[in-house]
Amino acid sequence: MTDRSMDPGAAYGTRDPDALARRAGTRADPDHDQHFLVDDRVLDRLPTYLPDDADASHVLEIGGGAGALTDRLLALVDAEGQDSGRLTTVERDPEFAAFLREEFADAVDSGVFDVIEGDALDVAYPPFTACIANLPYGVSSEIAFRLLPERKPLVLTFQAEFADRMVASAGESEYGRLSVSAQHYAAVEIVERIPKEAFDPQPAVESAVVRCTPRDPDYAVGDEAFFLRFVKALFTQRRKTARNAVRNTGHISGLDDPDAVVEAADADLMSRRPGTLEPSAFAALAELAREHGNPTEV
Ligand SMILES: C[S@@+](CC[C@H](N)C(=O)[O-])C[C@H]1O[C@@H](n2cnc3c(N)ncnc32)[C@H](O)[C@@H]1O
Repeated sequence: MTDRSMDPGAAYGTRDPDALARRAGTRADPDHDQHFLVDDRVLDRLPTYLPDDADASHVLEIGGGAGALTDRLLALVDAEGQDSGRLTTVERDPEFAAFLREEFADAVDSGVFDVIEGDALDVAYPPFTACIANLPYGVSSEIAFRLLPERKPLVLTFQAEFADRMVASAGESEYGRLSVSAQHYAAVEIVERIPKEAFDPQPAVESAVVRCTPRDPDYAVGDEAFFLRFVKALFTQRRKTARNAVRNTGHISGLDDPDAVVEAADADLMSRRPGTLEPSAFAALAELAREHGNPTEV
């Protein structure tokens, strides 16, 4: 495992990340999800948010852009005197992809760094051990739900409002499908809030850094795809009781016989609203639904 106690940026410290961002950043286009982090303190902190026991031997970055975070991640995986790790950056913009290969040519030549040019929603990811990224917000949800099932440590920036929904607990107003689905795969926490001023060009909204530490849920789920579909279905009726939500959403969850599920379930549980049900309660209900509701593929 790579030693991460070193100063971020030390191994590649001859490069000034602000200067990098300025050099390539003149072409940054917010319409293409290009908001570069320019606050050194935030950039320095991002790699340190990996859980202490994380394996950083092959880090994945999504959206390298002008390379300010890439620089720090190379320092993380290629710590001087340590076993060398690897960094793979996915970048959709061909000009920035070429810029990254050129700027970090030594690391490319020594096999430490490679750039996958393409859409992070489509390309195959390498077998990464951790992912750290300042995500393109237009597709951050889709990317997060490509990454989370890999059950690897993740340190990702999101729009603050999205991050709040990821970490929300049952009963909170932000709690919903996103919270249950994300927390199914990982312990999810906001480790830092980032003001707009830390970016150039500035995004319209505040941001937050979310750490996802993989874990097995403390409940059993026999069919993960059905569980996630069932949660999605019930939250389409979040103002109804669970009883009515189950009855009304069989076409979404794929239940042929939702009434049988309602019959079999605990009456107190069914009188609660979906927004008050903990992930374990959703899981228990989903298992009951599989047993009694005759689920089919949708
Ligand atoms: C928010 S910027 C982050 C740039 C840099 N990592 C930083 O922190 O300053 C997002 C980057 O993702 C790239 N990008 C946007 N959509 C993408 C996609 N679908 N797949 C891969 N990269 C994408 C953009 O070109 C941009 O470089």
